[in-house]
Amino acid sequence: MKIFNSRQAVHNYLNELRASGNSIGFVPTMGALHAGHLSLIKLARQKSDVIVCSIFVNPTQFNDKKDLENYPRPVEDDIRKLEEVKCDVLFIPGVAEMYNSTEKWNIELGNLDKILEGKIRPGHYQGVTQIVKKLFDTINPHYAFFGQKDYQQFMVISYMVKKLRVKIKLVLCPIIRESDGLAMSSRNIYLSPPDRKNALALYKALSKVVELYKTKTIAQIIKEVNSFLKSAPGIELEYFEIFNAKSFEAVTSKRSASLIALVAAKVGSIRIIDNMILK
Ligand SMILES: Nc1ncnc2c1ncn2[C@@H]1O[C@H](COP(=O)(O)OP(=O)(O)OP(=O)(O)O)[C@@H](O)[C@H]1O
Ligand SMILES: CC(C)(CO)[C@@H](O)C(=O)[O-]
Ligand code: BAL
Repeated sequence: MKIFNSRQAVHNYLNELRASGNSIGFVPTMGALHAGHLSLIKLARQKSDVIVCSIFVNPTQFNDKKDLENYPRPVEDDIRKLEEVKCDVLFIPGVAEMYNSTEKWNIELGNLDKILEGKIRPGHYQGVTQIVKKLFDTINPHYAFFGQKDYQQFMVISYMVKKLRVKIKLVLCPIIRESDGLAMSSRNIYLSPPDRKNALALYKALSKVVELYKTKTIAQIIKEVNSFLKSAPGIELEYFEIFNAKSFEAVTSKRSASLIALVAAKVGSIRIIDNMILK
């Protein structure tokens, strides 16, 4: 695997590969890699000749300074994991390589950065789009792979790509879970053993939605699952919603063509999110 810290160097290297007919697949991450990230790399392999992963803990998307400071950075382990799945290129820049102190970013994102994650983490999606645009410009891939676990992020990036007419095909990849159902996440390592058990309530709630969906109305499902989550031990519920998965607006009936249930909660001091596509 080739490792680059410089934007210009990785850009030039990939441009040459692109010019000689290779397709480029890109997997942006913040590191602390787990099987969820590695599944993205494997899917990228199926679609592209050259796989590029980036690791960058992007300061502008953290609304909570402590969260940024505590974010895990096991770089040696990450490199080993990427070698194992035969990633071709790792781009791992420092903060000064990606940002200068004077730049500004403000992109209109419709309602997407005002609801759910956007509401709870003010500025988060401005930071995400700011860095993803820079990474896209640097890597210039044919495909970019994102996890369904961050479904709203996928919607936001899709919105930006359309708006700025970026010619990259975005691929949404399934959520990889632990054997008991908890969605894998880099922050899971910070869950204490009792919190790790309590965190399972999110997956249980989403499984309950799938079950209830067979016989109940949307209003009934929302009521029952909300009360399940509110009484789950050790969970501080932030939101539980059923949305149209395309328009990303709340639904009141099952008639929408596509539906997704989304949940976020604090478990101890750790925020976790999860979702399930219903149809
Ligand atoms: N369990 C998972 N299954 C599939 N993809 C995932 C999973 N977790 C994260 N991803 C995807 O990996 C990419 C990089 O995510 P990131 O580095 O933020 O990891 P994370 O585990 O989501 O960390 P965090 O704890 O910050 O939420 C994103 O596209 C994200 O959606
Ligand atoms: C897309 C991303 C790498 C941008 O920093 C990050 O938000 C993530 O890991 O999901
Ligand atoms: N996976 C989304 C990145 C974040 O939580 O900041």
